Amino acid sequence: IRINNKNDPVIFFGDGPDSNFIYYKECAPRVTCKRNAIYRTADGTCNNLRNPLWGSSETPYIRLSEAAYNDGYYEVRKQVDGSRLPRPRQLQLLLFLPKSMDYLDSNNYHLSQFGQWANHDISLMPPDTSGPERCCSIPIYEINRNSPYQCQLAIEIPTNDIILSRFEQTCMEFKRAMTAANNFDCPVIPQTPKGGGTSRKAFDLKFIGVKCKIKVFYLFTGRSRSDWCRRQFVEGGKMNQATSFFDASQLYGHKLDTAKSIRSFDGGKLKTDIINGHEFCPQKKRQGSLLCDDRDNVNICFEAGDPRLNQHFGLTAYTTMFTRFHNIVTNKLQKINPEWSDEVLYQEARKFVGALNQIIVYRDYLPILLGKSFTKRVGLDISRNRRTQYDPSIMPQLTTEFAGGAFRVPHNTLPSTYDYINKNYKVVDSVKFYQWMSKPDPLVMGNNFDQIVRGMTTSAGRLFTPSFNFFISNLMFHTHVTGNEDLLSVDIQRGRDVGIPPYTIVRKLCGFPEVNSFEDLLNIIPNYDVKLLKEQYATVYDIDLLVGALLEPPVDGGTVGQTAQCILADVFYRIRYGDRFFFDVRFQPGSYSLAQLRTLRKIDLGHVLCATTELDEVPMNIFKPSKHSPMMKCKYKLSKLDLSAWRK
Ligand code: HEM
Ligand SMILES: [Ca+2]
Repeated sequence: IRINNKNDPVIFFGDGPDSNFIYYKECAPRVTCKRNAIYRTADGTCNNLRNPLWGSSETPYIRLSEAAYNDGYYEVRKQVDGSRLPRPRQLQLLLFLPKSMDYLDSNNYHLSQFGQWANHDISLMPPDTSGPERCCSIPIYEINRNSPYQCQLAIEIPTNDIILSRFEQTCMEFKRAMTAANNFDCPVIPQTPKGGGTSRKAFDLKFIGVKCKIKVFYLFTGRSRSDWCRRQFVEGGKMNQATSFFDASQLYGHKLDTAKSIRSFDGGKLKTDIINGHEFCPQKKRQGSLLCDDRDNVNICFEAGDPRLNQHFGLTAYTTMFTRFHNIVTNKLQKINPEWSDEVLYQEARKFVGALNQIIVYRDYLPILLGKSFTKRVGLDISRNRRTQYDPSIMPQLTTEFAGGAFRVPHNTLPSTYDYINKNYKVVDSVKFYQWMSKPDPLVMGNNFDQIVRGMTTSAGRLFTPSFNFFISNLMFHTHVTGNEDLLSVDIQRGRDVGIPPYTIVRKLCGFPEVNSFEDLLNIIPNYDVKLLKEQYATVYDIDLLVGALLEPPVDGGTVGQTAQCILADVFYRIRYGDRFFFDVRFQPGSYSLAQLRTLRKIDLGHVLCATTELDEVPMNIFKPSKHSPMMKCKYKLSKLDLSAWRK
């Protein structure tokens, strides 16, 4: 793997992008493209005209480095000395939970909420639900290699767990991630007969064996046959169900059938339900929804492009606001161009909302996440003078290191409580958000919606620390039948599930000085944490990526450490420069005019809040709480939302 830039690793060229070769060659659906289409397809196909599936939904995450598995392709890795890795919950209890105090950040709640919103646009790594409904119905000490494979990584809770032992909980739900083999009938990686068992190896050997006899495969890749064949074992990807472009597919759907199911087919609008006089996403039927139907007392459950929208009300509020915003844009466009059909209005508004999301990500969000000067240096900023140059050779897919590891670092900024703040800026109520997970009921009552959004806007968020908040660390999904979960334990376990290489390997890949002993870590991570790491891991080479990345101090002007910065920058680069429809790319069918770009660049998240809620002012710098930014009147902001540049 070659790194593009001497000091700032940004994009990795080399082996990573052509992994999953078999998937694209053998298993992926065939698509034909309209070369001069002016709008994106719903599922992201045909963005790259040479490789129409690149970046589309239901294609595998790529890897920057070989997967780290004990058997090379599936079993969780062991430590260098052959022992089991430390239990995720134990790492949480010893290294992170003692630091789970909340400190006030100089950013507001929108920084983290927009982060999750943006993540849901590009990444959906679903669990494999084809096995038992609840893995913890099997006693944790009886789970072994013969148990259903989906459940083999259920998380053990130590009996001396100071929090969860109070609930007499010894097991935390965890299902292995969906794979191409098991869920998409593609033998890229081992296939298991339903119900588990150990025959996966035999199947895989047969498949790979046949392929490896065909000369053209290894000649084509330019590697030695044995090397190529070995890599095919380990690189079978986990499926990304989202389109990896920033195209607002969390709002519109990652596939055409979802997209159609939430359109009203009238004036380009998305379907909505009016509840208590306000416009919300359409209500979903209870049965079959991803998150709402596991409890009894849920009255409200919405539907939108991405199935996770009901996870907690901050996210539901975002989906609601962008749905309302889409419909506002269609209204404006219809006034300007009364002759436009439903289809044109829908597509133009969708394109507009997608472009706006890209602008918010690259202009406003990334500088805070990765540091302002860094984003500029590596070409991730938005500049009036320099348009994005599309490069069809860049693979616009997320990496496993990103989705299974580095982009989970911002989970450390999730707030514990939400304030309801009224028009007079009085806190009228405050709730712990875990109490309302998968239950967006409070959003629709009285003035709650506006009060919650006002609270997210004016209050300070949670400061970056090497810990997740107490509630998400112990009581996530508290009210669900599945029992309490700990997001950090799940995240650490997920890294192992998807075969993320250890922290030291990823650091090396990023071009940082090699770490070969715990002493070498002392330059990077505080002494007391290094001491704890040494007590938990057999060698320095065993540390999980997320554990190391969380313990690193934030980079200059950013809110993640340097290893996360490196992995994140690579992906944000890929899905921008590898996106033919990126909003400011020139000379493509449907590229925006200069006047349209000028309008778009005047808009930020604040306009969306102003247009879709009853807030009458928002911070000038939308990611800052009112204490750190002057406020600006919505009346003024909305006057800038003038779409006359769209007049045909
Ligand atoms: C209150 C807010 C949030 C909650 C409750 C939450 C919860 C979760 C949960 C339960 C998962 C699935 C874990 C697994 O089974 O592997 C997940 C995945 C993930 N989260 Fe969050 N999260 C939140 C905010 C964020 C934010 C702010 C970011 C990043 C800026 C983020 C990034 C991710 C990523 C990258 C994944 C994995 C890949 C995927 O499926 O997209 N999340 N989160
Ligand atoms: Ca997308």
